[in-house]
Amino acid sequence: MGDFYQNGIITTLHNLANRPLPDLEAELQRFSRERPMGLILPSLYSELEGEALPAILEELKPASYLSEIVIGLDRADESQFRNALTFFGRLPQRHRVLWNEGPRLQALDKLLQEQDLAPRELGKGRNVWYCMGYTLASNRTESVALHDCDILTYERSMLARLIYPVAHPRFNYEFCKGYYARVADGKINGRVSRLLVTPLLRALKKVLGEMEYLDYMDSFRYPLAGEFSFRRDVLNDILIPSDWGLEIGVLSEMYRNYANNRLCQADIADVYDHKHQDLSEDDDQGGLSRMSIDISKALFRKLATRGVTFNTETFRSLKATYYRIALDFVETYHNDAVMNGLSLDVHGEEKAVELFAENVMKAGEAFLDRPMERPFIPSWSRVISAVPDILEQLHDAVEADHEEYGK
Ligand SMILES: O=C(O)[C@H](O)COP(=O)(O)O
Repeated sequence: MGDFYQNGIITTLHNLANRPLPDLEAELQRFSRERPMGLILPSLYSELEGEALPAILEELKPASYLSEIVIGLDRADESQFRNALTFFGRLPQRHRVLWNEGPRLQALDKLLQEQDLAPRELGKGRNVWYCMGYTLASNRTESVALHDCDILTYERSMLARLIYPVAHPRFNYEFCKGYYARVADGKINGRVSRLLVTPLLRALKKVLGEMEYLDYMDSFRYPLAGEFSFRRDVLNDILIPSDWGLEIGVLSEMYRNYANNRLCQADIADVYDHKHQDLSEDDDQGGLSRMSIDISKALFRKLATRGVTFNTETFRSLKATYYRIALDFVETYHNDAVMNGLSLDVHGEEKAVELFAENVMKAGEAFLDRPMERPFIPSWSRVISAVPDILEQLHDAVEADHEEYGK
């Protein structure tokens, strides 16, 4: 059990009593009459064959308060899509699988491309964006949660705690972000969150001076958590980055579009473990290295939209400031690990910090070289104004895919 500290400018909803799940779910069931609930699962076909997703589905089966589950399926050919329909067919809730690479959704994507409205890159951001569009099109839910499909320690209570703040009819939250401690197998994980995001935010405050936006970002206990929930109207206007800046981009958008008392974070799990990626030091194209570049760029771009000007000197001093702060954090986490009888590879952590420091600079240079790069997928309201029947088309395409391949 944790503390009850309110340490940021948004509300933190803690786990103070380990409330039994049946209690929580009975309430959700009642809430669902006023606010029907949905779940979005962005997935890769390979995850259907992994360890995490089959167990997630088993856990989800009894969640009868959910009216709809929308699954975005990436990297699947026709026979894999057929398998996916059978695989997800075990869910008792109404569900739809978006076959993103299928001919119908590809044709829709092409139509949007012709008007420069389609996502420019493949990836989770694009997948989530189409699932959000389908959720709007299907119009069955009022409160929607979203989580990753690689969670190895998934329990249904995570979903209940994640969706509760936006499902309670007397709560006014538009958005809730999940948090937890990423500790597994005797190790403290969450390298990018701990060693890049928090120290970079602190360094930005030092270099640029205090800004409420930076305090806001720093209020999130796990800024990179892929678990969030929102009210339906959020889906219309949100601008989603298509790269690894997704989580940072979503938080920034919520700050821009809503008052702080409409936003919260909730403690959703005691333990959390997922698939770990390599650092990929020699290759900026993948792993945590690419992630750190995308995230840093996302932060710089957001600051630019708040009137901050950057030049090479700013990035140099930011890199140096970040580096010192991040090294202090390595010591902090090391001591925290020792006191808890956990292990922390100090050399590995410092190597990560060195790589991230280089990448802060690279991200800065990339930002200065291409300040006008459009990293966002247009909002659904813009797409609807350009192609008024797009949601019907998306809805019909998904139905037709289910009809044709689900037999
Ligand atoms: O959340 C993070 O920091 C990244 O996803 C990396 O996480 P890991 O260190 O747990 O693999």
